Amino acid sequence: MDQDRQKKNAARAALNEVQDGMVVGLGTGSTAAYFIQALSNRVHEENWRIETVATSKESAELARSLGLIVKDIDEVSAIDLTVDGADEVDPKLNGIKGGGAALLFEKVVALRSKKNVWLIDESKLSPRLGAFLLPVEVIEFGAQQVYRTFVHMGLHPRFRMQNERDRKKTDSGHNIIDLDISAVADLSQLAEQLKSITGVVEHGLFLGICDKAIIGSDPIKEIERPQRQSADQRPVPTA
Ligand SMILES: O=C(CO)[C@H](O)[C@H](O)COP(=O)(O)O
Repeated sequence: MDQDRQKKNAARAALNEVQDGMVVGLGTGSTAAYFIQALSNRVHEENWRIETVATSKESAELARSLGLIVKDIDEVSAIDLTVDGADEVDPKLNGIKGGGAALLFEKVVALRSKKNVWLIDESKLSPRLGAFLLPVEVIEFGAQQVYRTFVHMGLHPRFRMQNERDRKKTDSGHNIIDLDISAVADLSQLAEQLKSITGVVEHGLFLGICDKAIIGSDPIKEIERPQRQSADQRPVPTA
């Protein structure tokens, strides 16, 4: 089954996770867009009272255009469920995200969600993370210096480009540097190292965050984390 069909299948299956009255986090990307469409259909068919929180301007606009209520993250007291796509997922449900440059808001929303479900097609499953380049969001000021640090770390950095001349800008106005982490043995250590570099805002390693992956193959497959971490057990910065 082609990738797009699998994305749509997974998006439909994710509706089983949603209940009337929930606050739902909306991911970013083509798969998340299929979910937003499916959710809007269900909300209108069933007359549900659902509020959503979006992880990008793009997803907020899509959701609003489809008649969903989109709140600012600081307007809600809790996020019951977030449904998002991913770029690469290992058997323990660790993943790489940020192919759509929305990793910062995606991680902020995910870490504040009671449950995180990722929708993927089979091609995104990988025995070990690193086939996909790791997106890292950096502030524009001194971005070239941070780039040099990544060169010294042997991570073969490259700036994500919007076009031939301009660097890609995230919704927060930051740059993205994509890193080759295929030779990195300890990803938790790398995650810590990246966070310790001044100028780095966030990275696309989502370790221990996803609770369930829905793979849109025929038949649909689901991988669940055996022990779910509740939102307040996750490694979030203290308020
Ligand atoms: O992390 C993301 C955006 O920052 C996306 O979830 C990821 O890139 C998957 O995208 P798609 O569903 O289009 O394959």
